[in-house]
Amino acid sequence: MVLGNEVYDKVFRSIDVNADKFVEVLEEAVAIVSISAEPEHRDDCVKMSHWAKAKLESIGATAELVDAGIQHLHDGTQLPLPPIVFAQLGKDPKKKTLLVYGHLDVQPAKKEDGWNTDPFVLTEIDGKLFGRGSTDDKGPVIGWIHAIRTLQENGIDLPINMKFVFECMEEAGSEGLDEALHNRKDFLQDVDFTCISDNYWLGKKKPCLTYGLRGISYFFVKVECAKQDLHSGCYGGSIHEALPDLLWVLSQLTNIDGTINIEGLNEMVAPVTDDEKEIYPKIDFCIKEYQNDLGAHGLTRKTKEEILMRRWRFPSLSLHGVEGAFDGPGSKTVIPAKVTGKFSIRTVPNMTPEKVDEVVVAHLNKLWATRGSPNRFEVIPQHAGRVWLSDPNHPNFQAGAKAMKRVFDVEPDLTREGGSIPVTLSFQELTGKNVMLLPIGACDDMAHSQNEKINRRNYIEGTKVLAAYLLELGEFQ
Ligand SMILES: C[C@H](N)C(=O)N[C@@H](Cc1c[nH]cn1)C(=O)O
Ligand SMILES: [Zn+2]
Ligand SMILES: [Zn+2]
Repeated sequence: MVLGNEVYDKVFRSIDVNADKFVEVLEEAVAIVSISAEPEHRDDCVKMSHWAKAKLESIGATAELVDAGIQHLHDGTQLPLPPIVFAQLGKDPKKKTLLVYGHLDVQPAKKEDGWNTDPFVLTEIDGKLFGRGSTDDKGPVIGWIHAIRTLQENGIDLPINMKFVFECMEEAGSEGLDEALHNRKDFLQDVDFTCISDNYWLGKKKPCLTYGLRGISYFFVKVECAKQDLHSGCYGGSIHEALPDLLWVLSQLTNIDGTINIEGLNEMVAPVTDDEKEIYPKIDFCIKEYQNDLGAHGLTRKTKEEILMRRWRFPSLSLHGVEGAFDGPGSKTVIPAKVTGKFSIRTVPNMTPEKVDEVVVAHLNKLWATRGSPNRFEVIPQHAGRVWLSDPNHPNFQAGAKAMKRVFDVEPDLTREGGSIPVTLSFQELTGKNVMLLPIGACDDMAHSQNEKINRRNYIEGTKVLAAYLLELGEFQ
């Protein structure tokens, strides 16, 4: 059924009228410290799953909390994973079914990391809503709820059935999710389209739709030199220290231009095709502005095409930190006994987690053998997420593009994303249907970083896009 413009206008007006209330709901969600990577916040993750279930029930969905199993931590402890929210709204056999996925967990954040405001108190400054999870991914998840509520409050029948999967472990590799989905194949059986709002626009003004994600393979490298930390004055010079060993290994994994120095890794990367090369020049992206916005001292490549390809379709390796090394203020004179380096590789077609683990472990062990250190050395693959590519010519993307045009009066760019959402390929494989990423946040939202925010405009106009997309999907019945 083709809906007139007046229906969309009514919905958009209603979202504007309720904007302050929508911000208050985001404030409530941000206040729940659902950091999935920190075991001490596991109860908050559970609380967040319950919170989302109640919100889904408030719009008439039937929701359940699905057990995700047990997490086995590296120190030997076991911890129940937070439950996954499965929900369903509408079961009309004449309608198509949309699956929406989002995550309720967040990255760690502390005020002393350099935040200007408390990360868990949503704070509005100059139209920016600062708070951990505001853009990644609590804002977009709540956007879906408000989009549906607005249609209901305006007496507009949802033209599709909806299913929801909201998890609380995405930022820690989506542990337990694939297994839960495999155990509940029936839940995904009748899904016709999937939409995920969990990434960001390429710029600050122009919206985009996203058809690709890099995968991720995360590693720990442990070096141990003694049974406990040592006084550097008493023992320095007499033993082989763990931290220089670790830094020596880590420093050799990449070149100055960001290419990866791991034997067998770059050979897995699919060659760039001529068709692909034609896509990049048309994309609206300015590398000068990109560099300025980041305050970066330089970029690894000179052209827009090369930089986009570095972000989207070549692998990258990032060092994240060293556990066990002294990192406080002041000058402590200690030799750390055990240090664990943490790094991840963003992967691209045709890299697979199994093959990446194999070549990384083999390369690091080979490198270590040339060091000549007597210390204990171990490489431990952690979680992995697979690469995903979709078909951007599918009607699902056409519905997304029409919705964005209605709200922003511009055709969205088609982009790939350098980040990872581990479950995306699983949804595509398990449903056999199209998956689309529909971001609402801007490129400068600083997800995972200090002062994460979502612009009030993106949050509210984004809610309109989600509502319009639901209506546009109804046209493909
Ligand atoms: C793109 C998405 N919003 C996101 O931030 N994903 C994370 C997923 C992840 C995997 N391991 C840890 N986090 C990311 O890309 O880092
Ligand atoms: Zn996310
Ligand atoms: Zn994230």
